[in-house]
Order: sequence, then structure tokens, then C-alpha cells
Amino acid sequence: YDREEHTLRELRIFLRDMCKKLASNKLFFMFTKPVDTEEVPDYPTIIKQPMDLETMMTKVDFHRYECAKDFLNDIELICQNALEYNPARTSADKQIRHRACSLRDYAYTLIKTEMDTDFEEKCQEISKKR
Ligand SMILES: COC(=O)N1C[C@@H]2C[C@@H]3O[C@]2(Cc2nccnc23)C1
Repeated sequence: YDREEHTLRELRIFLRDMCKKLASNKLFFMFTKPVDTEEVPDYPTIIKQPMDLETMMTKVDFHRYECAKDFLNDIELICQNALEYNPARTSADKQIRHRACSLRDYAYTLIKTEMDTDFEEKCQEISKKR
């Protein structure tokens, strides 16, 4: 079967495992599902591009990521959204900002340590010419 499709399938398997590991960490529970706009009606007025780990898992299945960099861009989006929506000096806001930074650092480190550099380079080459 086409070598490039085989590479992208292997990427999807890897990214599903990343999603699972991040979503199973209790520290990151607030990032596992979209913010409930019924409970938090002003959220969509402030955050124009919501993102969460469940949505990212669906994006993996829909072949929306062609390399780990694209996946990390959505992790960065989760983090930036949390920093923007929760800017106060209250302990609640401070905690969610700390968790967001932890999620970002943990995701980068997990990918850096568990992913072969050559494999990511191959994915980025495929992605560039598509
Ligand atoms: C990634 O998650 C977040 O940015 N948030 C911000 C929301 C404000 C606060 O916490 C969140 C959910 C919530 N629900 C009900 C009442 N208040 C809240 C989670």
C-alpha cells in the first residue's frame, strides 16, 4: 500500500496515543472536553477558536494532522485560550494557567522523547507537498 499513506497511518496511531496519555492525566481534566458554552456563555465571545483534547482525537481520525507540528499547534491553541480566558490573579485562574503551561510542556516533551526525528521530518515533507 502507498508508502506515504503507511507513514500517515503510523502518525495517526502515534497521535492517538499522545491524546490518550494527555487526556488520562487528571491534572488536565479541564482540557479534555470543549468548554460548556451553556455553563460559560461568554466563552465564545472571548475565545474565537476553541480547542480541546477530545476534538483533537476526532481530528486525528479525520486525517486533519499530517505531522506532529500540526498537532502541537492545537496544543498551543488550548494553552493560549486558557491563558486568555483566565487572566485574573485569583488562585482559580492561576491554577488553570499553570495547568495549561504544564499541558503544553508535557506534550512537547512527550513528542520530543517518543517520536523519531526522521519520522517527523518525513511527515512534514509529505505535508508540504500536499
Ligand atoms: C479550559 O477551561 C477553561 O478555560 N475554563 C474557563 C471556564 C470558567 C470556569 O472554568 C471553566 C469552566 C467553568 N464552568 C462553569 C463555571 N466556571 C467555569 C473552564
